[in-house]
Amino acid sequence: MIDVIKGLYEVALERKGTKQEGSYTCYLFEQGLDKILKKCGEECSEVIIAAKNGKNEDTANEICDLLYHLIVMMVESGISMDEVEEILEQRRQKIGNLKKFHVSDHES
Ligand SMILES: N=c1c2ncn([C@@H]3O[C@H](COP(=O)(O)OP(=O)(O)OP(=O)(O)O)[C@@H](O)[C@H]3O)c2ncn1[C@@H]1O[C@H](COP(=O)(O)O)[C@@H](O)[C@H]1O
Repeated sequence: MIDVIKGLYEVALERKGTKQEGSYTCYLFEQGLDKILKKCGEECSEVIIAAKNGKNEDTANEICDLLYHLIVMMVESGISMDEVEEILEQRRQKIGNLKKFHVSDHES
C-alpha cells in the first residue's frame, strides 16, 4: 500500500509542477488550500458516514477519496512523504500509549 500512496504523491507533485488539461488534481491546486481543506473535510465526513452504514466496500472507496485529498493537501503544504513516514516510524517504536484518563473515560 505504501508504494501506491507514494506513487500517488509523485503524481500530485507532478501535477503541482505542470498544468495538465482535464486534471482534477491541477484543478484543486488552482483553487488553492482552502478548497483542498474543504474537500478533506467532506471526504472525512463521508468516511464516517460510510463506516457507520457498515458497507465496507463503500467505506474503502471513501477512504481512497480521503487519502487522495490528504496527499494533495500535503503537496500543497510542502509536507513530504518522508516527514510523515518518519513520525509513523517513531511511533511504531512506542507501545502502551493508552493514557490513564482514557481508561477512566471508558469506565465512566
Ligand atoms: N486518486 C484520485 C482521486 N480520487 C478521487 N478523485 C476525484 O475527486 C473528485 C471527488 O469527487 P466529488 O464528487 O467529491 O467532487 P466534485 O464534485 O467532482 O468536485 P468539487 O467541485 O467538489 O471539487 C472526483 O472528481 C474524483 O475523480 C481523484 N482524482 C485523481 N486521483 C489520482 O490522481 C491521478 C491524476 O488525476 P488527474 O489529476 O485528474 O489527472 C489519477 O490517476 C489518480 O491516481
